[in-house]
Amino acid sequence: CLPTTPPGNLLVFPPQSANSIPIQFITIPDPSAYKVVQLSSSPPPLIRLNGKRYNVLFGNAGMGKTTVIKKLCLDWSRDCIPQFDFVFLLDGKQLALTEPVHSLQTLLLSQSSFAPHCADPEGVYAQILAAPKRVLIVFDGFDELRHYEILLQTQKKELVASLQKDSKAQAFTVKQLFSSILQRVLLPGCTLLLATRPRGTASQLLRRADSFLEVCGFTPANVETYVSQYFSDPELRESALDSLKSSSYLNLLCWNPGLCHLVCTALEQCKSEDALPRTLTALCHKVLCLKMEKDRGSTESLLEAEKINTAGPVENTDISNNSPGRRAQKNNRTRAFSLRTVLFLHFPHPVQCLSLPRTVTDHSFLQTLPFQMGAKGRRKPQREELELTQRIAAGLLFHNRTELQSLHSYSEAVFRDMVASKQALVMKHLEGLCFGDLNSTQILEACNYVYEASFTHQESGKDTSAKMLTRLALNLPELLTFRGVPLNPPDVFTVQNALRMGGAEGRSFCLDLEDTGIQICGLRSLVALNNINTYRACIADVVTLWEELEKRSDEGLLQGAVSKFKIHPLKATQVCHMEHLERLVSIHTSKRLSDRWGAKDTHRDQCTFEMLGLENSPLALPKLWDLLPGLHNLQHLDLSENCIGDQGVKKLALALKDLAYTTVYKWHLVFAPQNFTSIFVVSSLYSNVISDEGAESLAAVLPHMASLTDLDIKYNKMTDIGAQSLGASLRKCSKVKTLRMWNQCIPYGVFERLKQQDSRILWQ
Ligand SMILES: Nc1ncnc2c1ncn2[C@@H]1O[C@H](COP(=O)(O)OP(=O)(O)OP(=O)(O)O)[C@@H](O)[C@H]1O
Repeated sequence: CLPTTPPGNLLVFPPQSANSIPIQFITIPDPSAYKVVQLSSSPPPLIRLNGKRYNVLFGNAGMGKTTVIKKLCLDWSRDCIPQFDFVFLLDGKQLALTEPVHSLQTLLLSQSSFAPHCADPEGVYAQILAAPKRVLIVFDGFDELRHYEILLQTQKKELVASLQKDSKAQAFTVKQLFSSILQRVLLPGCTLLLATRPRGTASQLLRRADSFLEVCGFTPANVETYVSQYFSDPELRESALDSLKSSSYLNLLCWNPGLCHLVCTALEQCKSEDALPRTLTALCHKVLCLKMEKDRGSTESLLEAEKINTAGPVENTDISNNSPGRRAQKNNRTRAFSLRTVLFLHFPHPVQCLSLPRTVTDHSFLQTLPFQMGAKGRRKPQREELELTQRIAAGLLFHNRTELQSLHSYSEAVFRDMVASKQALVMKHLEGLCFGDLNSTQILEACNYVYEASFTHQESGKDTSAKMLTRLALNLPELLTFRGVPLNPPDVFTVQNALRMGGAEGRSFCLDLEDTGIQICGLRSLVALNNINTYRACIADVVTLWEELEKRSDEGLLQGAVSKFKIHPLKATQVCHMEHLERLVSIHTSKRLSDRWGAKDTHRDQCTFEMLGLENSPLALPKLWDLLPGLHNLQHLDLSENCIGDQGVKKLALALKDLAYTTVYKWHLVFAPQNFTSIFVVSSLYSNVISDEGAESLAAVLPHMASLTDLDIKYNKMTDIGAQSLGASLRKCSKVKTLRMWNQCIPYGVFERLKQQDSRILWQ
């Protein structure tokens, strides 16, 4: 039911190529954890759903989710995905059809996007019902994750019964049908692929999903290909590529394919390098003006839309005659215009900021400003459009006023005064901010907003934007953490901009870039700043960066990148972290790069390793036993809740024996109650013996661990035998200060006696 040619008019990559669109496969069900494994580069199909039944495809606006889906459909139509007989594409916008006149058959065969006329609907439908496992249903057009959540609410029993009884009855709403498919009431066993922007929360959906995919945007090479194909004229192509090279920020914006398209539109028209937009605001403004020029009739519509929006943006303004009916009418008119303007598709309200000054009080205006103060971390994530609107609002306030003339209907004097007063407010707001109270997302927002405002049209010698940047750079926290906040290439640029200014002001920083999904080139540019003292990042990326620098013989940068890297404390939360660690240990043990560890040598200082309650611990633990002897500077090892078991403890003891000559002096091993129960349940035939066996293995290795100071084996299942072995072994360990080993299976009297014999034995 889907087309055999790509519906988009410009698909950069040959559809046959397996790597045509970069996709990443997230290995854990947590979209906020961004460290990911690249999808294999094996032959098509592009997205290998690999028998997963509930797949979620993430990507911000314009990142190419729909394009990926089109590509998937194209692959399918070319028999590259033979596991499906049918692929149906359902669009979230169909939810606007609220009449109960649909059936599953009509939904799939008539409403599914691109569905051509089906000559034998009955026959096809019978085939679908007979083998739902061979059906792929793709949902697209859902702006936010949470919009799916509504569809996952429990349906009434009667509805479920009637849907199951006769799914051909044309008596259901699209919402009921969507819900039933998502809840597996209809077509149980079919494969689902749900595309969405990652905003909002949807815990139900995340719980159900068994695979997460993320469209990760264009690489620099992809951008070059796109731009080369966009400009068919060789001369224009060359000049466009040159222009991009000279304009770093514009080039980095192209990471988002949607923005890449806008950049090409702007490049097409820019006659000189000076005229190139240097911020997102300037890019959007440029494209908007080009659109307006092309479609002069729209100018009036724009002004009309702007006047409509003079009512505010609008939630926090109280405008009379703002009844729901009137508001709907306004919104429809605005949307009608917006839909004709590509810019508005991605950034729905940029022009509203021009209306802000007149109609909105200073207080309301300040509330629309980014990086609001509030309890740390408690601010809800904003909708992407709102965030972009705010960023562009900040940019427009500091934009060249003359250029903005075509976008507003105020007199020059009125407009100048309004802009000046709002600029002053923004400045005051920034000066009043307590940066220590901002969370990582807000700090990133601040960097982005200040950058947007940084090309101020200077008036009477005042350079407000330079002041803003200095103010930001002076107040950034010294330990700057972006952990868990996605850092895309343009973000990295604005952060770098602020850090560089910090350097000029004599400041230096420690960066935490873990779980940010930062690209290697971004990592390189931040690490290259000479006012970075230490940095943390995904170990695999760091090692890749080192290897890249080594290959390029970039000695200076390599030295810095190696010596500034900090791994302490080392936490493994996914199995892949063990693989990353393996790469690092191999560099370490083979003494590659050892001459670059440098004086600071932070990662050769003390190291804490934590692996707490890892779900796939049976996969990770064997790797850890192999790696432990290589962690020469290990000081604190916490392996709580990993179901190690007696066999695991034996291997651990062997690994520790190898480590014995190193400087390990604090070893913290905790088996939590859950572990305890599971070991007990699993080993009910030989229960205590297993745990005592493990304790014996530990007792045997303890005296070898000359620098061990603390051992914690609470909540284990050993009995008095295991406890006594450990107690006896403890006498040979002069350095050990505490041994915590209480658990229910050690008789109270035995434990008390052991405690009296050696005061280092503790209950808790
Ligand atoms: N791999 C690609 N090759 C060429 N163009 C692409 C590619 N990916 C995306 N684009 C272009 O980028 C623009 C945005 O892509 P698309 O509509 O697929 O994004 P999206 O993630 O679905 O956005 P939204 O969330 O706004 O619906 C389109 O013009 C599309 O043609």
